[in-house]
Amino acid sequence: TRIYPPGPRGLPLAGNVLDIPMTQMWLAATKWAKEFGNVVYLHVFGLGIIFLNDSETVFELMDKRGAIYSDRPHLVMLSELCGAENILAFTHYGDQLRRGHKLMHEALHPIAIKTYQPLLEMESLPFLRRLLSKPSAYMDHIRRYSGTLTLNVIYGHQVTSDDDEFLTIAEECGDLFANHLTAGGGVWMVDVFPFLKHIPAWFPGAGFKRKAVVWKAKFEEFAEKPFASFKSKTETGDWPPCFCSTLWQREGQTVNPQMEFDLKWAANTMYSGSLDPTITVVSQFILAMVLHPEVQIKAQEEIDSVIGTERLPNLDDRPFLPYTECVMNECLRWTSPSAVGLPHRLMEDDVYKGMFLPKGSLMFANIWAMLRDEFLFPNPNTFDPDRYQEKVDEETERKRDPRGYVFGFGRRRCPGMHLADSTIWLLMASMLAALDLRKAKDENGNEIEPVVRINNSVLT
Ligand code: HEM
Repeated sequence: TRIYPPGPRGLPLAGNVLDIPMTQMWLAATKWAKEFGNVVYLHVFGLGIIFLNDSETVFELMDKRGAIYSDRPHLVMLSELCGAENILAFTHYGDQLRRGHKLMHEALHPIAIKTYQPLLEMESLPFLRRLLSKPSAYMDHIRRYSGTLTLNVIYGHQVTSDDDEFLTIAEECGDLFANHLTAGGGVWMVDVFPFLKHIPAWFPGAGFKRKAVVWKAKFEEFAEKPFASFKSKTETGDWPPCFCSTLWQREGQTVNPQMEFDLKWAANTMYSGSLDPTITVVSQFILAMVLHPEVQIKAQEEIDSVIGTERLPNLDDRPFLPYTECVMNECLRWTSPSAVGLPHRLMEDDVYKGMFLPKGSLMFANIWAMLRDEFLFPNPNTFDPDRYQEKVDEETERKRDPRGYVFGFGRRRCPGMHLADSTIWLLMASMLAALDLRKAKDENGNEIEPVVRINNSVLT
Protein backbone atom coordinates (compact mmCIF):
# COMPACT_ATOMS: atom_id res chain seq x y z
CA THR A 1 0.00 0.00 0.00
CA ARG A 2 1.04 3.53 -0.69
CA ILE A 3 1.81 5.68 2.32
CA TYR A 4 1.11 9.31 1.55
CA PRO A 5 2.82 12.03 3.61
CA PRO A 6 0.78 13.24 6.60
CA GLY A 7 -1.50 16.25 6.33
CA PRO A 8 -4.83 17.71 7.38
CA ARG A 9 -7.75 15.38 6.76
CA GLY A 10 -10.04 16.75 4.06
CA LEU A 11 -13.51 16.11 2.67
CA PRO A 12 -14.17 12.74 0.97
CA LEU A 13 -14.01 13.88 -2.67
CA ALA A 14 -13.11 17.55 -2.68
CA GLY A 15 -10.21 16.93 -0.28
CA ASN A 16 -8.69 19.98 1.40
CA VAL A 17 -10.49 22.52 -0.72
CA LEU A 18 -11.70 24.32 2.41
CA ASP A 19 -8.34 24.19 4.22
CA ILE A 20 -6.26 26.05 1.65
CA PRO A 21 -6.40 29.80 2.20
CA MET A 22 -6.15 32.14 -0.79
CA THR A 23 -3.90 34.62 0.98
CA GLN A 24 -1.04 34.20 3.43
CA MET A 25 -0.84 30.54 2.51
CA TRP A 26 2.61 30.33 4.11
CA LEU A 27 1.10 30.86 7.57
CA ALA A 28 -1.24 27.90 7.16
CA ALA A 29 1.64 25.87 5.66
CA THR A 30 3.87 26.72 8.61
CA LYS A 31 1.14 25.68 11.06
CA TRP A 32 0.79 22.32 9.23
CA ALA A 33 4.57 21.92 9.29
CA LYS A 34 4.54 22.15 13.10
CA GLU A 35 1.75 19.59 13.26
CA PHE A 36 2.75 17.13 10.53
CA GLY A 37 6.48 17.54 9.86
CA ASN A 38 8.75 18.34 6.92
CA VAL A 39 6.56 16.92 4.15
CA VAL A 40 2.84 17.76 4.27
CA TYR A 41 0.30 16.40 1.81
CA LEU A 42 -3.06 17.88 0.87
CA HIS A 43 -5.24 17.28 -2.12
CA VAL A 44 -7.98 19.09 -3.98
CA PHE A 45 -10.22 16.81 -6.04
CA GLY A 46 -7.33 14.31 -6.12
CA LEU A 47 -4.64 16.80 -7.19
CA GLY A 48 -1.76 16.53 -4.72
CA ILE A 49 -0.47 19.71 -3.09
CA ILE A 50 2.72 19.08 -1.17
CA PHE A 51 4.61 21.43 1.12
CA LEU A 52 8.31 20.89 1.73
CA ASN A 53 9.16 22.64 4.94
CA ASP A 54 12.89 22.28 5.55
CA SER A 55 15.96 22.92 3.44
CA GLU A 56 17.27 19.35 3.54
CA THR A 57 14.07 17.97 2.00
CA VAL A 58 13.86 20.74 -0.59
CA PHE A 59 17.47 20.25 -1.73
CA GLU A 60 17.03 16.50 -1.79
CA LEU A 61 13.95 16.69 -4.01
CA MET A 62 13.94 19.91 -6.02
CA ASP A 63 17.72 20.06 -6.53
CA LYS A 64 19.02 16.50 -6.58
CA ARG A 65 15.96 14.99 -8.23
CA GLY A 66 15.49 18.08 -10.42
CA ALA A 67 14.95 15.95 -13.54
CA ILE A 68 11.42 15.12 -12.33
CA TYR A 69 10.67 18.12 -10.07
CA SER A 70 10.98 20.96 -12.56
CA ASP A 71 7.70 21.25 -14.44
CA ARG A 72 5.07 23.94 -13.80
CA PRO A 73 1.35 23.30 -13.35
CA HIS A 74 -0.86 23.75 -16.36
CA LEU A 75 -3.33 26.49 -15.57
CA VAL A 76 -5.97 26.76 -18.29
CA MET A 77 -6.96 30.35 -17.57
CA LEU A 78 -3.47 31.75 -17.04
CA SER A 79 -1.51 29.77 -19.60
CA GLU A 80 -3.92 28.76 -22.34
CA LEU A 81 -6.62 31.40 -22.38
CA CYS A 82 -4.50 34.40 -21.38
CA GLY A 83 -1.42 33.28 -23.31
CA ALA A 84 0.98 33.35 -20.33
CA GLU A 85 2.44 29.95 -21.32
CA ASN A 86 5.19 31.70 -23.25
CA ILE A 87 6.30 33.58 -20.16
CA LEU A 88 9.07 31.22 -19.14
CA ALA A 89 8.16 31.19 -15.45
CA PHE A 90 4.98 29.29 -16.49
CA THR A 91 6.40 27.27 -19.37
CA HIS A 92 6.42 23.49 -19.10
CA TYR A 93 9.74 21.77 -18.58
CA GLY A 94 11.04 21.08 -22.07
CA ASP A 95 12.79 22.53 -25.11
CA GLN A 96 11.22 25.96 -25.09
CA LEU A 97 12.20 26.44 -21.45
CA ARG A 98 15.73 25.17 -22.06
CA ARG A 99 16.24 27.61 -24.94
CA GLY A 100 14.86 30.49 -22.87
CA HIS A 101 17.00 29.61 -19.85
CA LYS A 102 20.09 29.55 -22.03
CA LEU A 103 19.39 33.04 -23.33
CA MET A 104 18.66 34.40 -19.87
CA HIS A 105 21.71 32.75 -18.39
CA GLU A 106 23.96 34.40 -20.98
CA ALA A 107 22.68 37.80 -19.98
CA LEU A 108 22.34 37.31 -16.25
CA HIS A 109 25.32 35.33 -15.01
CA PRO A 110 27.53 37.12 -12.47
CA ILE A 111 30.15 38.29 -14.99
CA ALA A 112 27.60 39.44 -17.58
CA ILE A 113 25.75 41.60 -15.10
CA LYS A 114 28.93 43.57 -14.43
CA THR A 115 28.31 45.24 -17.80
CA TYR A 116 25.09 46.72 -16.41
CA GLN A 117 26.87 48.23 -13.41
CA PRO A 118 27.21 51.75 -14.92
CA LEU A 119 23.51 51.67 -15.82
CA LEU A 120 22.48 50.73 -12.30
CA GLU A 121 24.66 53.43 -10.85
CA MET A 122 23.41 56.03 -13.31
CA GLU A 123 19.80 55.45 -12.27
CA SER A 124 20.40 55.78 -8.49
CA LEU A 125 20.75 59.57 -8.45
CA PRO A 126 17.47 60.41 -10.26
CA PHE A 127 15.77 57.86 -7.99
CA LEU A 128 17.05 59.60 -4.86
CA ARG A 129 16.03 62.99 -6.25
CA ARG A 130 12.49 61.80 -6.88
CA LEU A 131 12.34 60.28 -3.43
CA LEU A 132 13.47 63.51 -1.80
CA SER A 133 11.03 65.64 -3.75
CA LYS A 134 8.00 63.47 -2.93
CA PRO A 135 8.77 60.93 -0.17
CA SER A 136 5.17 59.81 0.31
CA ALA A 137 5.11 58.41 -3.25
CA TYR A 138 8.04 56.09 -2.48
CA MET A 139 6.33 53.03 -3.94
CA ASP A 140 5.86 54.82 -7.27
CA HIS A 141 9.52 55.85 -7.28
CA ILE A 142 10.74 52.31 -6.61
CA ARG A 143 8.46 50.99 -9.33
CA ARG A 144 9.68 53.62 -11.76
CA TYR A 145 13.34 52.91 -10.88
CA SER A 146 12.90 49.20 -11.33
CA GLY A 147 10.92 49.56 -14.58
CA THR A 148 13.34 52.10 -16.05
CA LEU A 149 16.33 49.98 -15.24
CA THR A 150 14.83 46.79 -16.60
CA LEU A 151 13.72 48.44 -19.86
CA ASN A 152 17.23 49.73 -20.31
CA VAL A 153 19.04 46.50 -19.43
CA ILE A 154 16.74 44.33 -21.54
CA TYR A 155 15.68 46.44 -24.55
CA GLY A 156 18.14 49.34 -24.41
CA HIS A 157 15.11 51.62 -24.07
CA GLN A 158 15.69 54.95 -22.31
CA VAL A 159 12.78 56.17 -20.24
CA THR A 160 12.54 59.93 -20.33
CA SER A 161 9.12 60.65 -18.89
CA ASP A 162 6.70 59.27 -16.30
CA ASP A 163 4.14 58.45 -18.97
CA ASP A 164 6.54 56.34 -21.04
CA GLU A 165 4.46 53.99 -23.18
CA PHE A 166 6.27 50.80 -22.14
CA LEU A 167 6.28 51.64 -18.43
CA THR A 168 2.54 52.21 -18.68
CA ILE A 169 1.92 48.84 -20.36
CA ALA A 170 4.08 47.12 -17.74
CA GLU A 171 2.07 48.78 -14.95
CA GLU A 172 -1.22 47.73 -16.52
CA CYS A 173 -0.07 44.15 -16.99
CA GLY A 174 1.38 43.97 -13.47
CA ASP A 175 -1.95 45.15 -12.09
CA LEU A 176 -3.94 42.74 -14.29
CA PHE A 177 -1.76 39.90 -13.23
CA ALA A 178 -1.60 40.51 -9.48
CA ASN A 179 -5.04 41.98 -8.84
CA HIS A 180 -7.22 40.18 -11.36
CA LEU A 181 -5.72 37.09 -12.92
CA THR A 182 -4.04 35.62 -9.83
CA ALA A 183 -6.10 37.42 -7.19
CA GLY A 184 -7.96 34.24 -6.27
CA GLY A 185 -4.76 32.24 -6.07
CA GLY A 186 -4.43 31.93 -9.86
CA VAL A 187 -6.92 29.08 -9.93
CA TRP A 188 -10.16 29.61 -11.87
CA MET A 189 -13.20 27.39 -12.20
CA VAL A 190 -11.99 26.50 -15.70
CA ASP A 191 -8.75 25.15 -14.18
CA VAL A 192 -10.71 22.75 -12.02
CA PHE A 193 -13.15 21.86 -14.83
CA PRO A 194 -11.15 22.32 -18.08
CA PHE A 195 -14.13 21.40 -20.31
CA LEU A 196 -15.51 24.88 -19.51
CA LYS A 197 -12.97 26.35 -21.91
CA HIS A 198 -15.11 25.10 -24.79
CA ILE A 199 -18.21 27.08 -23.90
CA PRO A 200 -18.68 30.10 -26.18
CA ALA A 201 -17.75 33.54 -24.87
CA TRP A 202 -21.31 34.87 -25.21
CA PHE A 203 -22.70 32.09 -23.01
CA PRO A 204 -24.08 33.19 -19.62
CA GLY A 205 -21.39 32.58 -16.97
CA ALA A 206 -18.59 32.69 -19.54
CA GLY A 207 -17.38 36.10 -18.36
CA PHE A 208 -13.95 34.56 -17.77
CA LYS A 209 -13.61 33.94 -21.51
CA ARG A 210 -14.44 37.52 -22.40
CA LYS A 211 -11.92 38.72 -19.82
CA ALA A 212 -9.29 36.33 -21.14
CA VAL A 213 -9.58 37.75 -24.68
CA VAL A 214 -8.90 41.28 -23.44
CA TRP A 215 -6.12 40.25 -21.04
CA LYS A 216 -4.37 38.07 -23.61
CA ALA A 217 -4.26 41.00 -26.03
CA LYS A 218 -2.73 43.17 -23.29
CA PHE A 219 -0.06 40.60 -22.41
CA GLU A 220 0.82 40.23 -26.08
CA GLU A 221 1.15 43.97 -26.43
CA PHE A 222 3.46 43.90 -23.40
CA ALA A 223 5.71 41.32 -25.06
CA GLU A 224 5.43 42.81 -28.56
CA LYS A 225 5.82 46.56 -28.28
CA PRO A 226 9.17 47.01 -26.52
CA PHE A 227 10.61 44.21 -28.66
CA ALA A 228 9.34 45.82 -31.89
CA SER A 229 10.95 49.07 -30.79
CA PHE A 230 14.24 47.25 -30.23
CA LYS A 231 13.97 45.53 -33.61
CA SER A 232 13.45 48.82 -35.42
CA LYS A 233 16.89 49.83 -34.14
CA THR A 234 18.53 46.76 -35.62
CA GLU A 235 17.92 48.23 -39.09
CA THR A 236 20.05 51.31 -38.41
CA GLY A 237 22.50 49.56 -36.08
CA ASP A 238 21.84 52.37 -33.61
CA TRP A 239 21.36 50.29 -30.50
CA PRO A 240 22.72 50.62 -27.02
CA PRO A 241 24.21 47.48 -25.46
CA CYS A 242 21.46 45.44 -23.80
CA PHE A 243 20.22 41.87 -23.42
CA CYS A 244 18.47 41.85 -26.81
CA SER A 245 21.27 43.54 -28.77
CA THR A 246 23.96 41.24 -27.35
CA LEU A 247 22.09 38.12 -28.41
CA TRP A 248 20.90 39.56 -31.72
CA GLN A 249 24.45 40.54 -32.67
CA ARG A 250 25.76 37.14 -31.76
CA GLU A 251 23.41 35.58 -34.31
CA GLY A 252 24.74 37.90 -37.07
CA GLN A 253 22.54 37.89 -40.16
CA THR A 254 20.81 34.68 -39.25
CA VAL A 255 18.18 35.57 -36.66
CA ASN A 256 15.62 32.94 -37.51
CA PRO A 257 11.95 33.15 -36.49
CA GLN A 258 12.44 30.71 -33.63
CA MET A 259 15.31 32.71 -32.19
CA GLU A 260 13.24 35.87 -32.53
CA PHE A 261 10.32 34.24 -30.71
CA ASP A 262 12.59 32.93 -27.94
CA LEU A 263 14.29 36.28 -27.51
CA LYS A 264 11.02 38.19 -27.42
CA TRP A 265 9.56 35.98 -24.69
CA ALA A 266 12.78 35.66 -22.68
CA ALA A 267 12.96 39.47 -22.65
CA ASN A 268 9.33 39.75 -21.60
CA THR A 269 9.78 37.09 -18.90
CA MET A 270 12.72 38.96 -17.43
CA TYR A 271 10.80 42.19 -17.50
CA SER A 272 7.70 40.78 -15.86
CA GLY A 273 9.66 38.62 -13.40
CA SER A 274 11.85 41.41 -12.10
CA LEU A 275 9.40 44.15 -11.17
CA ASP A 276 7.36 42.80 -8.30
CA PRO A 277 9.97 41.11 -6.11
CA THR A 278 12.42 44.00 -6.40
CA ILE A 279 9.72 46.44 -5.33
CA THR A 280 8.76 44.13 -2.46
CA VAL A 281 12.28 43.85 -1.06
CA VAL A 282 12.98 47.57 -1.26
CA SER A 283 9.70 48.47 0.42
CA GLN A 284 10.46 45.90 3.14
CA PHE A 285 13.85 47.55 3.60
CA ILE A 286 12.17 50.95 4.05
CA LEU A 287 9.79 49.45 6.61
CA ALA A 288 12.67 47.83 8.51
CA MET A 289 14.66 51.07 8.63
CA VAL A 290 11.67 53.07 9.81
CA LEU A 291 11.01 50.56 12.58
CA HIS A 292 14.70 50.19 13.55
CA PRO A 293 16.42 53.59 13.51
CA GLU A 294 19.39 52.17 15.46
CA VAL A 295 20.15 49.78 12.58
CA GLN A 296 19.86 52.60 10.08
CA ILE A 297 22.31 54.79 12.03
CA LYS A 298 24.82 51.97 12.36
CA ALA A 299 24.74 51.29 8.59
CA GLN A 300 24.98 55.00 7.80
CA GLU A 301 28.01 55.33 10.05
CA GLU A 302 29.67 52.44 8.29
CA ILE A 303 29.04 53.95 4.86
CA ASP A 304 30.23 57.41 5.95
CA SER A 305 33.40 56.04 7.49
CA VAL A 306 34.30 53.85 4.50
CA ILE A 307 33.41 56.05 1.54
CA GLY A 308 32.91 59.51 3.06
CA THR A 309 30.02 61.85 2.34
CA GLU A 310 31.11 63.27 -1.02
CA ARG A 311 29.79 60.56 -3.30
CA LEU A 312 27.22 57.78 -3.49
CA PRO A 313 28.24 54.17 -2.90
CA ASN A 314 28.86 52.00 -5.95
CA LEU A 315 29.05 48.25 -6.37
CA ASP A 316 32.85 48.23 -6.01
CA ASP A 317 32.39 49.44 -2.43
CA ARG A 318 30.27 46.43 -1.52
CA PRO A 319 32.99 44.16 -0.06
CA PHE A 320 34.06 46.95 2.29
CA LEU A 321 30.62 47.44 3.84
CA PRO A 322 29.99 44.26 5.87
CA TYR A 323 27.28 45.66 8.14
CA THR A 324 25.28 47.00 5.18
CA GLU A 325 25.48 43.47 3.79
CA CYS A 326 24.03 42.11 7.03
CA VAL A 327 21.16 44.61 6.76
CA MET A 328 20.44 43.38 3.25
CA ASN A 329 20.54 39.74 4.35
CA GLU A 330 18.09 40.45 7.11
CA CYS A 331 15.73 42.33 4.75
CA LEU A 332 15.68 39.31 2.45
CA ARG A 333 14.97 37.00 5.39
CA TRP A 334 12.68 38.89 7.72
CA THR A 335 9.61 39.22 5.53
CA SER A 336 10.80 36.94 2.73
CA PRO A 337 9.90 38.45 -0.68
CA SER A 338 8.68 35.08 -1.83
CA ALA A 339 7.07 32.96 0.86
CA VAL A 340 6.28 29.69 -0.93
CA GLY A 341 7.90 30.44 -4.31
CA LEU A 342 6.28 29.22 -7.50
CA PRO A 343 4.94 25.65 -7.51
CA HIS A 344 7.01 22.93 -9.21
CA ARG A 345 4.97 20.12 -10.78
CA LEU A 346 6.17 16.60 -10.07
CA MET A 347 6.55 14.80 -13.41
CA GLU A 348 6.75 11.16 -12.17
CA ASP A 349 5.58 9.20 -9.11
CA ASP A 350 8.30 9.34 -6.47
CA VAL A 351 9.05 7.94 -3.01
CA TYR A 352 10.86 9.93 -0.34
CA LYS A 353 11.73 8.42 3.05
CA GLY A 354 8.99 5.85 2.54
CA MET A 355 6.35 8.43 1.59
CA PHE A 356 4.59 8.21 -1.76
CA LEU A 357 4.56 11.46 -3.77
CA PRO A 358 2.17 11.18 -6.73
CA LYS A 359 2.94 12.37 -10.24
CA GLY A 360 1.27 15.67 -11.10
CA SER A 361 1.45 17.02 -7.53
CA LEU A 362 2.21 20.68 -7.01
CA MET A 363 5.28 21.06 -4.83
CA PHE A 364 5.64 24.18 -2.73
CA ALA A 365 8.88 24.99 -0.92
CA ASN A 366 7.95 26.67 2.34
CA ILE A 367 10.62 29.37 2.14
CA TRP A 368 8.91 31.32 4.91
CA ALA A 369 9.33 28.43 7.39
CA MET A 370 12.93 27.78 6.34
CA LEU A 371 13.84 31.40 6.99
CA ARG A 372 12.31 31.06 10.44
CA ASP A 373 14.34 27.99 11.43
CA GLU A 374 15.11 28.66 15.08
CA PHE A 375 18.46 26.91 14.97
CA LEU A 376 19.81 29.00 12.08
CA PHE A 377 17.97 32.19 13.03
CA PRO A 378 17.36 32.43 16.79
CA ASN A 379 14.36 34.69 17.61
CA PRO A 380 13.35 34.50 13.96
CA ASN A 381 10.63 37.15 14.12
CA THR A 382 13.09 39.80 15.30
CA PHE A 383 14.77 42.00 12.67
CA ASP A 384 18.40 41.63 13.70
CA PRO A 385 21.21 42.17 11.15
CA ASP A 386 23.82 41.44 13.84
CA ARG A 387 22.86 37.76 13.72
CA TYR A 388 25.05 37.41 10.58
CA GLN A 389 28.10 38.76 12.39
CA GLU A 390 28.23 35.90 14.81
CA LYS A 391 31.09 33.54 13.88
CA VAL A 392 29.87 30.17 12.68
CA ASP A 393 31.31 27.25 10.72
CA GLU A 394 31.34 27.33 6.92
CA GLU A 395 28.30 25.13 6.49
CA THR A 396 26.13 27.21 8.83
CA GLU A 397 27.40 30.36 7.11
CA ARG A 398 26.18 28.99 3.78
CA LYS A 399 22.90 27.76 5.22
CA ARG A 400 22.01 31.05 6.83
CA ASP A 401 22.41 33.04 3.59
CA PRO A 402 18.79 33.90 2.66
CA ARG A 403 19.77 33.94 -1.02
CA GLY A 404 19.86 30.16 -0.81
CA TYR A 405 16.07 30.22 -0.30
CA VAL A 406 14.36 33.37 -1.56
CA PHE A 407 15.26 32.74 -5.21
CA GLY A 408 13.75 29.27 -5.29
CA PHE A 409 15.31 25.90 -6.04
CA GLY A 410 16.69 23.45 -8.56
CA ARG A 411 16.29 23.94 -12.27
CA ARG A 412 13.57 26.60 -11.88
CA ARG A 413 15.68 28.75 -9.56
CA CYS A 414 15.43 32.46 -10.34
CA PRO A 415 17.79 33.31 -13.23
CA GLY A 416 17.63 37.01 -12.30
CA MET A 417 19.05 36.55 -8.80
CA HIS A 418 22.47 38.13 -9.44
CA LEU A 419 20.94 41.16 -11.10
CA ALA A 420 18.37 41.45 -8.31
CA ASP A 421 21.10 41.12 -5.70
CA SER A 422 23.16 43.97 -7.20
CA THR A 423 20.18 46.22 -7.90
CA ILE A 424 18.76 45.86 -4.42
CA TRP A 425 22.10 46.33 -2.68
CA LEU A 426 22.80 49.48 -4.66
CA LEU A 427 19.38 50.94 -3.93
CA MET A 428 19.68 50.22 -0.21
CA ALA A 429 23.23 51.56 0.08
CA SER A 430 22.35 54.72 -1.87
CA MET A 431 19.32 55.39 0.30
CA LEU A 432 21.32 54.86 3.48
CA ALA A 433 24.06 57.18 2.25
CA ALA A 434 21.79 60.02 1.17
CA LEU A 435 18.61 59.89 3.26
CA ASP A 436 17.20 59.43 6.73
CA LEU A 437 14.21 57.11 6.53
CA ARG A 438 11.68 58.00 9.21
CA LYS A 439 8.06 57.42 10.11
CA ALA A 440 5.53 59.68 8.41
CA LYS A 441 3.94 62.40 10.56
CA ASP A 442 0.29 63.37 10.88
CA GLU A 443 -1.01 66.94 10.61
CA ASN A 444 -0.11 67.58 14.29
CA GLY A 445 3.47 66.52 13.75
CA ASN A 446 3.06 63.19 15.58
CA GLU A 447 4.70 60.13 14.12
CA ILE A 448 2.35 57.60 12.52
CA GLU A 449 3.08 54.03 13.61
CA PRO A 450 3.35 51.85 10.48
CA VAL A 451 1.08 48.82 10.31
CA VAL A 452 3.04 45.72 9.29
CA ARG A 453 0.90 43.71 6.93
CA ILE A 454 2.30 41.08 4.62
CA ASN A 455 -0.47 40.10 2.32
CA ASN A 456 0.74 38.59 -0.91
CA SER A 457 -1.24 36.43 -3.28
CA VAL A 458 -1.05 32.67 -2.98
CA LEU A 459 1.89 32.29 -5.34
CA THR A 460 4.29 34.61 -3.56
C1 HEM B 1 14.45 40.11 -5.09
C2 HEM B 1 14.21 39.82 -6.33
C3 HEM B 1 13.72 38.48 -6.81
C4 HEM B 1 13.23 37.42 -6.10
C5 HEM B 1 13.07 37.28 -4.59
C6 HEM B 1 12.89 36.40 -7.07
C7 HEM B 1 12.38 35.16 -6.71
C8 HEM B 1 12.03 34.19 -7.63
C9 HEM B 1 11.46 32.88 -7.27
C10 HEM B 1 11.17 32.39 -5.85
C11 HEM B 1 11.24 32.20 -8.42
C12 HEM B 1 10.66 30.79 -8.55
C13 HEM B 1 11.75 29.80 -8.38
C14 HEM B 1 11.28 28.35 -8.32
O1 HEM B 1 10.33 27.98 -9.01
O2 HEM B 1 11.87 27.55 -7.57
C15 HEM B 1 11.68 33.06 -9.52
C16 HEM B 1 11.61 32.72 -10.84
C17 HEM B 1 12.01 33.55 -11.86
N1 HEM B 1 12.60 34.81 -11.74
FE1 HEM B 1 12.98 35.79 -10.05
N2 HEM B 1 13.18 36.85 -8.33
C18 HEM B 1 13.68 38.14 -8.22
C19 HEM B 1 14.12 38.95 -9.25
C20 HEM B 1 14.16 38.59 -10.58
C21 HEM B 1 14.75 39.37 -11.65
C22 HEM B 1 15.47 40.71 -11.47
C23 HEM B 1 14.55 38.67 -12.81
C24 HEM B 1 14.96 38.98 -14.23
C25 HEM B 1 15.78 39.87 -14.64
C26 HEM B 1 13.84 37.45 -12.47
C27 HEM B 1 13.45 36.48 -13.36
C28 HEM B 1 12.86 35.28 -13.01
C29 HEM B 1 12.44 34.28 -13.99
C30 HEM B 1 12.58 34.38 -15.49
C31 HEM B 1 11.90 33.19 -13.26
C32 HEM B 1 11.31 31.91 -13.81
C33 HEM B 1 12.31 30.79 -13.86
C34 HEM B 1 11.69 29.49 -14.31
O3 HEM B 1 10.50 29.26 -14.11
O4 HEM B 1 12.41 28.66 -14.86
N3 HEM B 1 13.63 37.43 -11.10
N4 HEM B 1 12.16 34.25 -8.99
